Amino acid sequence: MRFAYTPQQIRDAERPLLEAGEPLMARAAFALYQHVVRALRSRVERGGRVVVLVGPGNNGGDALFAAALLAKRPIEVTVVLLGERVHEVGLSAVRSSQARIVSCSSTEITDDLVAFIRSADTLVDGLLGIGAVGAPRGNAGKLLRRLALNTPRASGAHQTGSVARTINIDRIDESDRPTVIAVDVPSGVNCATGQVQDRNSILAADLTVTFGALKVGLVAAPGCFYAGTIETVDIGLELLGPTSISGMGDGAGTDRLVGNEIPIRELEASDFRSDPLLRELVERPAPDAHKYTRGVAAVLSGTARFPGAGVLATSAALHSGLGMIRYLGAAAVAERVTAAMPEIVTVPGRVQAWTVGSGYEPGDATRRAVLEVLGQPEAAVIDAGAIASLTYEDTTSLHARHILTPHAGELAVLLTRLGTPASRTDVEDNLLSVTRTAHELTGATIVAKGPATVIAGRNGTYIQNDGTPRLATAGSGDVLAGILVAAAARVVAEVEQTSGGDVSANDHIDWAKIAAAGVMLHGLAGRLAAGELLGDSGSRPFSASQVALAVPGVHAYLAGDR
Ligand SMILES: NC(=O)C1=CN([C@@H]2O[C@H](COP(=O)(O)OP(=O)(O)OC[C@H]3O[C@@H](n4cnc5c(N)ncnc54)[C@H](OP(=O)(O)O)[C@@H]3O)[C@@H](O)[C@H]2O)[C@@H](O)CC1
Ligand SMILES: [K+]
Repeated sequence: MRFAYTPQQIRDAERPLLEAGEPLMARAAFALYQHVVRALRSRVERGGRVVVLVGPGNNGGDALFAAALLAKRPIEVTVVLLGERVHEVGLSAVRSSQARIVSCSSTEITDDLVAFIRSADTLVDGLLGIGAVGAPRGNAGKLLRRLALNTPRASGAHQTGSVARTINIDRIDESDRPTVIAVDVPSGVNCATGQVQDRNSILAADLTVTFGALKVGLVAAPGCFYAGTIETVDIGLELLGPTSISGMGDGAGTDRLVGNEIPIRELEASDFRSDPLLRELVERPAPDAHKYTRGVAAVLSGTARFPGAGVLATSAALHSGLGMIRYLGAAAVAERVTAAMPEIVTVPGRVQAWTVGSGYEPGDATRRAVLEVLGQPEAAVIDAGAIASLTYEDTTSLHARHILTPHAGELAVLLTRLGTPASRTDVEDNLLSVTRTAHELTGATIVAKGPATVIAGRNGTYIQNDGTPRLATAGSGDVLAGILVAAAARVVAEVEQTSGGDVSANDHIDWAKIAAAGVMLHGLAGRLAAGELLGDSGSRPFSASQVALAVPGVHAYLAGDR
């Protein structure tokens, strides 16, 4: 599990250490210096030119102390001062070194200066850190727009996810731009939300060296796409003081608080080995397992018009290792489903989780189907048309065991129906906060699909960024619904055994964590199907059907018996 914090949480953790005289900035600067040297040496064998951009605050201070260290080596270091103020002690350190200082606070930013900065081997971005408010202004903003180094690196490949990427900074073509290293965060990213106010005044990093802990802006979209590879440096902050959160359900005792807020979380591959419930999702069944202890899911998806949604959701659930999958949707779809997968059962019976809505169009018939599912005590995944069919009154029957999987447009419609009008763009620009709002207004677990999916539930918020842009393909959402319903059924089956069949135990499960696990399985299945997860074979296109087929490989990968 990785945790990401807001600037306020970081400041609260820094304060006692700073008051005790701990040299936090010196630690940060030394680690930054080491990373800059490493990046420079992966590009040029000796010498090399480093340009360090320095803003008005402590982020600039980090950069200045690192510049002074760099200038002790046979490296050409130029420090460019862009703020109205400068960290004075850091500047004195640079003044007593070999580094060259260019002050831009009052002069225009010339073409020559822009060309000089762009021609560096390594460019260090110490303009703005966790103290930034809004898009970079003044000379910093002007320079960033002129530099135009604002395209996310590695052709949009997400590099911030919880599983190591196959693309790394040594393999990026460096011919036409410097290697950009962000100090703490890329300047232009809102550290608390991941928002990027002006995509023209941002410096896209190859590497972000972040201090103390991850910042929310480094894991939430779109900020995460500008961070490149993230290195977290331990400067001694104690952010994870153990705190038990009463009434928070499964695993609550190990949750940790900062102040009164739970940090944003991101599941990692290792959680599927260390967390007992997540381990159940991917491990070999127990020797005495039978169909019902492994979980039974029911799929209500696909219509005569969109039969594929039913086939894909069912296939994804089937390949997730349950005891049984019941397809209980339209008869015309059932025929196709059983033709493709003879294991599927088409008669009603005992079920531990439902999915409804993939491929359904909003309307009365869909609403009847979703209300029937919501009337059951089991868990349910509510997808696509089923979300859009819910009226305001219907949402009062939602619980944490109901996992809603809207994309931005569907979330905008849901929020508007709940009395908080939002457009698709509002949702895309504020995904983190609007997803939490949707959870608070409904009580349901909300999986807001996007390049970095936000999962908001009763026990907190997760962001998962494990996939590949190639998952933006027709049918991908249907596969996710199938993976999620399988995860839900598996967990309900497990909890049934430990609670002696008490269905109210379902309400104590940390559903946000289970949904985040499903989202992660889906992301990794996409990566596996694309050839981006294992080895180094390069990235290739795939269909949604192949993502469903890749799920067993991801189970093996996560269970650790590759
Ligand atoms: N405390 C420590 O010892 C440690 C701190 N650490 C480091 O410090 C960083 C945080 O430093 P920080 O708090 O000084 O904030 P920082 O991001 O440098 O900028 C604030 C300045 O920017 C200005 N400004 C704001 N918005 C702006 C905009 N849009 N466009 C232009 N200017 C803008 C703002 O001006 P103001 O609005 O106040 O006039 C103010 O002058 C942190 O990220 C980490 O790198 C680590 O070394 C660990 C130890
Ligand atoms: K920065």
